[in-house]
Amino acid sequence: MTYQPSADPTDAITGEWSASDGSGLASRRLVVAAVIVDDVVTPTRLLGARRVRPEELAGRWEFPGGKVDAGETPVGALHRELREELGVAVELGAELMGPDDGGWIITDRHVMRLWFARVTDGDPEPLVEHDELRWLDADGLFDVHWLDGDVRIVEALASHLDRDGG
Ligand SMILES: Nc1nc2c([nH]c(=O)n2[C@H]2C[C@H](O)[C@@H](COP(=O)(O)OP(=O)(O)OP(=O)(O)O)O2)c(=O)[nH]1
Repeated sequence: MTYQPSADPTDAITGEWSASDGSGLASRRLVVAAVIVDDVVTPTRLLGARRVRPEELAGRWEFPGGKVDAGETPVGALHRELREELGVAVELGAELMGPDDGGWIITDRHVMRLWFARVTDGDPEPLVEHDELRWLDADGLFDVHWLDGDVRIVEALASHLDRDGG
């Protein structure tokens, strides 16, 4: 199994998993998402988003983002999704590396890559795909009902949020 996570969020690596070793990564669609935080270096809170569709996922909380389209880089797709979904421009920080060859398996059909991000233009609004956004601090991370595949990601993020930071 070969996976090439991008150290440089601006580069052109497509982030596709190649070959199959039975892990199922190669057959999964790549989803990219942002952990939008108040400060990418010392974050104290992150932005959760409540889905409106499909019906079986409506009301559950996630990281804003979506599928990488053909011909897009993961980072390019992420900027597009954030502009479409929240109406914001962001600067990206580090990627939150996951246990599945650098990514995070979130469903039987999707694997996700996430980057920390800070809003540089616009106020996040639930324009499409979501009907509510909420800033969550370390103690409130599980005040919302995350999508099943996101729970272990949120658990991992708990240690990244600074409780003393404000
Ligand atoms: N965006 C996002 N999708 C997630 C997360 N966790 C999780 O299990 N998923 C799932 C839900 C969906 O089955 C899939 C992503 O699909 P999506 O509906 O967000 O993708 P998209 O915006 O490109 O939508 P579409 O154009 O295909 O309708 O990954 C998450 O934190 N963020």
